[in-house]
Order: sequence, then structure tokens, then C-alpha cells
Amino acid sequence: MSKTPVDNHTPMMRQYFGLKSEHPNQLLFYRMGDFYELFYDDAKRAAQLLDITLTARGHSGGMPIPMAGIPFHAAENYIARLVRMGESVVVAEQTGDPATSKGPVERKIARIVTPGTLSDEAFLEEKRENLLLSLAHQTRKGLDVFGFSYLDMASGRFCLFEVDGHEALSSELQRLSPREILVSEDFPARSLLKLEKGVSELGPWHFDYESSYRQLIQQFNTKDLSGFGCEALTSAIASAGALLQYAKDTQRTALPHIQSITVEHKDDSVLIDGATRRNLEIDINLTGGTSNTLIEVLDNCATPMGSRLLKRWLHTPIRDLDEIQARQQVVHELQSTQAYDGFESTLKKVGDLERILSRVALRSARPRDLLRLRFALEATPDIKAQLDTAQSARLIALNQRILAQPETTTTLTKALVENPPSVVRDGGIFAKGYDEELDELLALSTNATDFLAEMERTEKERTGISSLKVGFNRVHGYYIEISRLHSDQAPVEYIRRQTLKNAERFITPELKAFEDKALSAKSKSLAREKELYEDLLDQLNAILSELQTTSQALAQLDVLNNFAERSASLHFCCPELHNRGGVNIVAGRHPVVETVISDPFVPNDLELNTERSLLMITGPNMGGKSTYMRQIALITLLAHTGCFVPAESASISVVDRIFTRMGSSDDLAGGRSTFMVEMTETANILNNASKNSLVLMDEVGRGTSTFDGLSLAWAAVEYLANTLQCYVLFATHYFELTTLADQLDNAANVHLTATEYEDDIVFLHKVHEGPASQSYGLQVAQLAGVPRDVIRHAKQKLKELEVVTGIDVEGNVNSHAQETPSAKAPETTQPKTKEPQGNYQPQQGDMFIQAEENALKASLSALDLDAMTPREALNALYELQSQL
Ligand SMILES: Nc1ncnc2c1ncn2[C@@H]1O[C@H](COP(=O)(O)OP(=O)(O)OP(=O)(O)O)[C@@H](O)[C@H]1O
Repeated sequence: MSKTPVDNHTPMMRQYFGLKSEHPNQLLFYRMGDFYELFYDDAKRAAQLLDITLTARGHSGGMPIPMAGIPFHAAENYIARLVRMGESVVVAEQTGDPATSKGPVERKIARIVTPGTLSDEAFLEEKRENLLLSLAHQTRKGLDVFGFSYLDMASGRFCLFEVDGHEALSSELQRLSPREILVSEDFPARSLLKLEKGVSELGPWHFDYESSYRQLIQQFNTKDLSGFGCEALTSAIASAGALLQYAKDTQRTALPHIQSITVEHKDDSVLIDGATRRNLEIDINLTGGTSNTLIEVLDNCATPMGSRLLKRWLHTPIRDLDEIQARQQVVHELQSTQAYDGFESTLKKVGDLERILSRVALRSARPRDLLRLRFALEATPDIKAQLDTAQSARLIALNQRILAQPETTTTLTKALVENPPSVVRDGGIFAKGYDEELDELLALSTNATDFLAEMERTEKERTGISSLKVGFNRVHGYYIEISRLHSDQAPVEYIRRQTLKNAERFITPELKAFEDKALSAKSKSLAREKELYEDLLDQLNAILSELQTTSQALAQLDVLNNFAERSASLHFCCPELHNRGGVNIVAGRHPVVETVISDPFVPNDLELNTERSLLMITGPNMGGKSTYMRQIALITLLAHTGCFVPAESASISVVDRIFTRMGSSDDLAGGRSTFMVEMTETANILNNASKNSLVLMDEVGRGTSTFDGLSLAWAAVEYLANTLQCYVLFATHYFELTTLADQLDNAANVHLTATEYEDDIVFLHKVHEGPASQSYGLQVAQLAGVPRDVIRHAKQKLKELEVVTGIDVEGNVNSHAQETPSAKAPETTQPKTKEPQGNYQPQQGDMFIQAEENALKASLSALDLDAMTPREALNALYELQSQL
């Protein structure tokens, strides 16, 4: 920004600074003729982001003005790109007339485009909500409380809730994945937002509770907020007021489609933290793309609003058994009656009703939006007819909420031409017969040719001049032309207008009157169309809330119908959800992997109950451990959305949270190493899991030294099994951990199998009881193309290690080590009488004990007894004893 005092600048730049001072953090597009210009820092920023030329425009205040320009006709494209990068753009248009202005032409802010307040179709992704999030902070009883509110401008969905602590804050950020975040300048957890795009800071007063409260009751036209059940959420209310004001400022209009605010109750849903959301690849895969995600397999919705609702349901599984069963009943019914195909084709005609309605409310709907609204409304009677025979309570309720609007449908059908233009500006929207006045005006301009031909005919007849012609040119308007030869025969009422070489041109009062009418008819018809369009929007806005109810019900029908179709096509079964505890899955499958691999997918069972709540999973690399664990999590998640699940049968007790600690990813940008990330996620699980949580842990402790890692994994397993007693699947390559199954009442071993076939390893992907007997690490490395020399060397090394640790290549403790008394844990630490599982049963801490023994042995054999005095020998003995 310029440092020169404003008075020293040219009048135009002074005007610019005036506008810019209201929008210091947004890019100001300042209209100058056929260009939008950006100046100073805005110019530098835009030049960098858009890769456009940075120039200078003369001088103002004695300094050159950095400038970057964009042709006005290409502006939408540039704005869309900037907004996608998280920038906000303010557009200042010329509102004065350059011909009559003294000084710079008057300019006004015409619109503000920010990433989180978009409603224009061109800027939006069809299947993704575009959320504006507002965050407030309070400290209550020493706890950090974060107030959340978020708005999807393109649908009017407005929600709020509160969470405690930073972990929950990041998890919600991940779930909502907002386009823009509003925070106060003094928001404390800034570090958690530093990787988010589109963070806008507002003055702290925007988050003032009292004025926020007033904002909300004004918007909803209520006395207080008690009807919304959010009175106690003071931090969230503070954030919601700031959000509403910001949204209004950017739209520069009222927001009638925001008619209420919904409280999200965390207790109602299965909580999924950020890491778990990532690991389960719900809508984004681990590399950041959308292929091979759950949503890719599961989304066959007929409408974009259905797809968006589906995504919300998958991200917010519910715990309410009644609601889950209500959804399941619908899926059953639609599947058994095979009604889903019929619904799918009618729902396709409904399209994105939700977003169209929001644009109607914001008065930015385009003529084609109204045409699509007509199609949607035309489809509703068919849908209602299909629903008339429905049996399940939910379908009956949805039918009641879908309101056919015969009058509005007729109005729209009468009003719109078959193929309306994309913008209102150019007219041509309304069909003939809709409005008499418009018809007349249009007739005047479009029938001009007929009128002129008719006039030419009658004038020729009247005057008897065969060369008479009626014509039009842009300079002189309409005229009657008579060749020079006959010009003296022109009737007296003909007024001479122009003399050409071979002809004379005349005007008559009748022609002049026609000219006036015809020329103004065009602008009058455009004005009339605009008026009619506004009327139409008024009529639609009068029934907006009914239309919104219809659209919500249709979106829900679409998702349930999609569940039915997907469940039938993908051979899913209806899970039994209950509160009795335990999980039992027969022949479960991974819904995504099974669609991706070319080999048949091997289904696997799962049994978890109070006596067997923790499963230790071992098996070779590539054996299918992660796939198995993920499929359990996905089946559980799907079951809590009301969808059927990929299994032969499933009986699942309602869970409160799903946790996963999987894969190794570092968070370099966040300043955390792989091991740090791993431990943070582990800490989160150990601190927050309850008896009803499902916990999946894959190779915990791998990121550090073997002994540290093993000890941590060991202690974590014991804590999960003894203290938390949650449902746990724990995959590991530490064979030592498999002995825990014998020591813990509620733990068991399962393993994935592989066999060797002619020097090759064949993965069977089948889960069996008991621990694995072999790890096949080197075979997998060979399969991956590690050079043969390296493999050979690794085999040698493995043998050497086996000698040092006393554990053989197969993971078995060798006979020598087993003979030593200390290799066996004392009887007292083995209270259980469980049958040993599998062929490998090393005792607790084998590996530590054997290493210690070996160290002791080495020290002992290093003693040169012949060269020692008795005293030295005694000291050495003491020293050795102290190492025990
Ligand atoms: N049940 C199954 N049926 C068919 N193929 C499977 C099955 N489970 C896994 N696979 C295939 O095996 C591959 C490896 O599986 P996965 O990543 O689960 O192994 P892993 O045991 O976790 O390996 P690592 O220990 O190296 O992480 C998968 O990508 C998939 O192609």
C-alpha cells in the first residue's frame, strides 16, 4: 500500500484508497473502462497468483503505482481461480456516467466474492458443500471451548456446536473441510489453522455475544433462541453472529433462505477424529485424490444434493437406533420392491433443487435455474405417486414433506420459453402469451419487418410509384425511398430526409411514430422482462420454505434410494444394530478393495465380545492385515448410517467412536515427525476411548527403536484391554506381543496366512485363529524387486541376528534360549489357563531377556580369570549381579 499521504494523490487514486480502506484484506478489482485494475500490494499478489504481468501506472503521490489488469470480459475466470486459491475479491464498478462526470467517474462496490459465500453455479463443485466456518473461543473451567458455526450459502444450511480442546477442533476442521474460516484477530489456536486456506480475521467485536445473539433473533424473526436449543452454547452463538453479519455483507442482500439454525449434538453421532477420517478414505484418499474412496463406490445418487447429503451422512454416522432402523426399513422396502430404478430416473429430473432455491432466495437465480426448477416441480407428482404405496414410516413421512406445487409449476411452464438464455440482461426469457404488455412490445420489435413490408405495399398502391421502398439505416432511422426519376411524384405529406445520388429518402408522421415505438420497444421489453422476472422471484420466495422442505425430503429420498440400489448391486446385507455389546461379522468384505482388485476378494469373519474384545493380528507383510482392519471400520461406519454392509451377516453393538492409528505419515509442515504423529494419535486414543469405542491400531511403535517401540506397544495393548476394555484390533509385526493373548482375559490372536509355492510367496488373505508363525519379510522384499544380492545378504544377517537374540528366522525361540530358566516368565505372572495358540509361544519380554542374557554371557566370557586377583573376581561377580 502507498505510504504517501492521501492528499498528495490524484483524485482517482484517492477514490481508490477510499474503497480499498473498507476492504484491506481482499483483492480490489477496480473497473477502468474495459479493464479491472489492481493496484499496489493487490497488484503484486494477483500478478503472482494468476501469473499476469505486473506493470506500473504513471505516478501518484510522487511514486509509481504497481498495477495489474484483467480484461473485464475474462474477469469471471480470474475471480474463480483466485477464490479457489482461498482469496476474496471485491469488485468496484463504474456507476457514474464518464461523459458527464467531473473528476473520476463514480465507482461503487458491486459485489464481494469470498471462498465461503459462493452461490453461483460456476464457482461451485457439484458434489461438495461450500462451507463458511466461524470459530470463537472461550475458556471454561480451565478448558478451551471452541464455538463452531457454519453455513452453506448455496443451500442455507446453518449449524452450530461446541467442542473442547485442540484435538476436537482439528477433527471438526477435517470433517467440515470449510472453504473459508472466520476468526477473531485474537483467536488463540492460530497454529491449528495455519495450514487452512481462506482464513479471514475479523475484529474481536464481531464475535461479541450480545450483538451476535441479536443478529440471530433478527434473522430468524424470533423473540429468543430457545426454540433452537442453543441458548447454552454461548461461544457458538458468538461465532454464528459474526458469520451471519459477514455473509450479509458479502451478499449485500438479505438472506431469506437461512431460516433456522441447527445444533449438532456430538452425543448423537459416532465421533471420528481427523486421522481416522483420513485413514478410512471416506471421500479423499491418502494421496489427496478422490479415486478409490468409499464415496466413489457408494455414490450413485441421482441428484447432486443427494450426493452432498450422502457425504454428510458418511462423515456423521449416527448412534440413534430408531433413526438407523427407520433408514434400514426404507432400504429394505426399496430393495424388495425393486423400486429404486424407478425413483432414480424420476429423481434425475429433480436435479440440484437445493442450490437453485438458494439462488432464488438470493435473487441471483438465472433463467435456466427457473427452467430447472420447473422440471423439478414437474417431477414431484410422479415421485409422490410412486410413494403413495409406500409402507415404511420414513417413506410415508417423506411423501408428506414433498409438496407438489401445481400452481407454481403452471406459472413456470407458462412463463418460460423452451430454451431460456443464461442471463436476464439480454431478455428472451418469457414465452408468448404470458404477459400481454411484453407480447406487444416484442411484437413491435420483432414484427417490424412485417409492418414495413405491409407499409411498402400500401404506399406503393396509394402513390402508384413502383420503385418505392421502405427501409432502415442506423444513422437516419426508418425512411421511404423513391428513385430520383419518380421523386417528384412523392405525396405532400412526405418529408424529405436525405438526398442520395439516385434517390430521395422521406419520412412520414406514421413512419416516425412507428420508429419511436420500435426503438423504445426493445428497451421497454427488456425492462418489462426484468420486472416480470423479479415478480416471478417474488412468487417463488413466497413459498420458499415449502420448496426447501420439499428439496430436503427429495435429497433424503435420493440417499436412501441410493443405499438400496448400491446395497443390491454390491451384495450388501442389512446389519443388526443393538446395544447388547459385541461385534459379529460373517464374511465381511472391504467395499473399496473388492471393487478395485482383479482377484476375487477373500471375505473374513470377526467376533468381538467381552471375553474377546482385543484381537492381536499378525501375518506377513502384504498379508491383508490393514485391509481386514479397515473393512471392519468401514462396515461399522456404514452400519451407523443406515446403509447395508458388505458382509453375509453383521450384528454390531452401537459404538461411540471409531479410532484408527494406521500408516505412517509425517507432518513436516506441522513440525511433527512420523513418530511424533504416531504417538500423538496413540495418546488421543488412550485418553479418549471408552468401552464402546472401536479402536484399530496398526504397527504401533514401529517408528522408533525396537525395544522402545515394543515396550510402548505392549503397554498400550495392556491399557486398552485392561483399563479401557474397548473393542480393539491391533496389528503388529512384534511377535512377542502375541503372548499377551495368554495373559489377558479378553485378548486373542488371529493371523493372516500365506504359503510358499516354488520359491514364491502366495497370500491367502484368510484370517485364522492364533498367531502367525512366519513373517515372510524377505520374500515380500524379493517380490518388490529388491536386488537378489541384497536379499542374500539380508538372509545371512538374519541368521546372525538369530544367534545374537536367540530367536530363529521363523520367529521361534531357539532351544538353547528356552532352556535358560529366565526365559520363562514366572508362574505367578501367568494366571490364565488359556490354551496356547499356534506353534510359537515366546514368553513375555523374551526379546529383552535374551538380549540381557547375551550381554551377560558376553561380559562373563570376556573375563580373564587367570589374570584376576580374588578381590577383582569378587568385584566382577558383584558387577555382573548388579546387571541382573
Ligand atoms: N481379503 C482380501 N482378499 C483379496 N485381496 C486382499 C485381501 N486383503 C488384502 N488383499 C490384497 O493384499 C494387498 C495388501 O493388503 P494389506 O495392505 O492389507 O496388507 P498388510 O498385511 O497390512 O501389509 P503390511 O504389513 O505390509 O502393511 C491389498 O492391497 C489387496 O490388494
